[in-house]
Amino acid sequence: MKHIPCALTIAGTDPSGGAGIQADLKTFQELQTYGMSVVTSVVAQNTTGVQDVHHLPVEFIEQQLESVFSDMPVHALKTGMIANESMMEVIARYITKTKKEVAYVMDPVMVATSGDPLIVEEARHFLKKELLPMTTIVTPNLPETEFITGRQIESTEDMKEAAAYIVDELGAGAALIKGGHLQGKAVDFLFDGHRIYTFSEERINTKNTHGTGCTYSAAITANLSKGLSLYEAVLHAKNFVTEAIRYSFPIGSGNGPTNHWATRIE
Ligand SMILES: Nc1ncnc2c1ncn2[C@@H]1O[C@H](COP(=O)(O)OP(=O)(O)OP(=O)(O)O)[C@@H](O)[C@H]1O
Ligand SMILES: Cc1ncc(COP(=O)(O)O)c(N)n1
Repeated sequence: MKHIPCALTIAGTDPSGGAGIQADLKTFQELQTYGMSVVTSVVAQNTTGVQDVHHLPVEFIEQQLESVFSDMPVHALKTGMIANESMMEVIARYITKTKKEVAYVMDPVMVATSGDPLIVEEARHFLKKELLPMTTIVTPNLPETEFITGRQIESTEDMKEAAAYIVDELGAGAALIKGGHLQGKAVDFLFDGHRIYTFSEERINTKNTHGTGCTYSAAITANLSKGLSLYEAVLHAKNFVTEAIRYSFPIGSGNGPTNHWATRIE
């Protein structure tokens, strides 16, 4: 049988379809990857923000992980919103079992575009100490980079230094620092332990960026599940997310969602 790339997302949900598990599965499908999902929290949210959150019991998250890993091939996985430490502990156990043979992409989700917090304060430390060293690549935006490094990030030089620090000092496999929150070009820096790569695109003038971080990390995961190198996986994912922002939907009254080929009107 032909090799079918299989990708798993472990994250929270977005019933309005722009971020979280929903964005991840749409992205996996767009990139011809078989998508699977383990839900951590059910989030009542839309383009305007987060209205409510229901965290699933840790035992039930564990049961979902067991259902997937006991029966399905997983070629790459990503984590998004993991609200608390006990959820992180059980997820860490399953990732450890993969013995670094499965690419692990961490989107260190902390706060939604709307400003609503998505994980409890103490869990951020667990994420940094325990989960970060297990990653193939971590994809923080600027506020997340500031928390992870404890440094202020105000320039592209700061971003490059942060990427090196996250790999060399904190033990991540690679770090992709996203510059969506800077002014000027939309520039991201990847450090893979050897060298810095720059991914730069024109900034698109839109407020519809709900779910861009989720879409980007899901695209990297899909590309890694297909066996692409880290550099190629990020390069193609950057292109994918840029186009998804270019054709983003002006729907909802807040920050609208990104858009993909299947729903694009030229
Ligand atoms: N207006 C824009 N035009 C083009 N690219 C953008 C724009 N905004 C963000 N990007 C790019 O989108 C990707 C996501 O970056 P960003 O820093 O916004 O992540 P994030 O904050 O995790 O996303 P989110 O908005 O989902 O929270 C990066 O490649 C970034 O450079
Ligand atoms: C379940 C979930 N995960 C992640 C995000 C972050 O996405 P964004 O920052 O684009 O709102 C979100 N809003 N919801």
